[in-house]
Amino acid sequence: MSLKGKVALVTGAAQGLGKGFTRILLTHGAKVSLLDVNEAAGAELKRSLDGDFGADSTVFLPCDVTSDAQLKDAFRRTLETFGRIDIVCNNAGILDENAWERTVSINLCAVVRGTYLALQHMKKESGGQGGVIVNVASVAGLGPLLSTPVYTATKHGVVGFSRAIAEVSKVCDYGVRVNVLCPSFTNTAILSNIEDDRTTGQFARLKDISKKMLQDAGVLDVSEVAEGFLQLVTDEGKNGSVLMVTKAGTAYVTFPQVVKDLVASPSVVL
Ligand SMILES: NC(=O)C1=CN([C@@H]2O[C@H](COP(=O)(O)OP(=O)(O)OC[C@H]3O[C@@H](n4cnc5c(N)ncnc54)[C@H](O)[C@@H]3O)[C@@H](O)[C@H]2O)C=CC1
Ligand SMILES: CC/C=C\C[C@H](O)[C@H](O)/C=C/C=C/C=C\C=C\C(=O)C/C=C\CCC(=O)O
Repeated sequence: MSLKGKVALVTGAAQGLGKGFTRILLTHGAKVSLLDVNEAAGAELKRSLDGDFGADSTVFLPCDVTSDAQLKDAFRRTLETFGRIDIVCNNAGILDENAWERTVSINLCAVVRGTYLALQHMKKESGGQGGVIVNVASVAGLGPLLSTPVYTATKHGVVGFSRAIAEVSKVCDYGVRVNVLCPSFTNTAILSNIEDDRTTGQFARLKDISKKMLQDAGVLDVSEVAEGFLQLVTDEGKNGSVLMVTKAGTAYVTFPQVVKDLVASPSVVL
């Protein structure tokens, strides 16, 4: 799929991985709606991107993804600005085992909210033109990260939810692909949480184990993860795919088939 003329909406776009996803989308000709709760960082990125790609290529929309009203308004303003939405990346996320309810609200509930809003605007049965959704989980969505059990739960939830919605989209012929990106440790601000007792809370005593895991796994550059993101966006054969990005490279994750493929069953009448 060519990105020229396509419009993307990226949450948590102001820094880190969201900034990397934004830049690779712009480099390949897309326009991007940047959503972030950090207004200062978002405005600064917008100024920088204006210089590199022109002011018409992006719009920055201050948005807290935990607010249904703010996220709905951001989708509306994206459509007002660019006239369409083809790509949605639900990327915003935090790691905070103390404020664990907020972690669930941002990392999982807001991904569900963003996915449903994306489908509302993109699915063919409601007059949309189809598209692709990339939800950002983590390697912690594939296996337990003992120092961050709630973060782990949210990322497992993103994987499970996204794979199920991808099946819904296939069966209901929405014309929307839904995929999951599972990066390993990547050089962004969130990594500093490993050392921070304020965010690791009752699990701070396990930080040395996390640090050992990080040393063993290595640390990715944002650009390495952004390439995996681009793969999920542009490969039109990928729906329900889970791409893991580690220092060893990228690999699509295979899962045990615990639920019979009902779609193939003639008894399923839609
Ligand atoms: N850096 C890493 O090692 C990995 C990160 N991830 C995931 O990648 C995603 C991006 O994280 P990073 O770029 O690493 O972290 P980051 O902390 O650098 O960036 C996160 C961005 O999300 C924004 N954000 C936070 N809460 C928000 C809210 N309520 N509404 C709107 N925006 C909000 C922040 O302002 C920030 O710009 C997260 O979902 C994270 O869990 C996954 C695997 C590895
Ligand atoms: C303490 C957590 C701090 C930050 C969390 C990060 O944001 C991120 O979400 C968590 C990443 C967790 C990674 C855990 C293990 C990673 C292992 C590897 O990358 C490499 C080893 C095996 C991968 C499988 C394979 O390549 O065969």
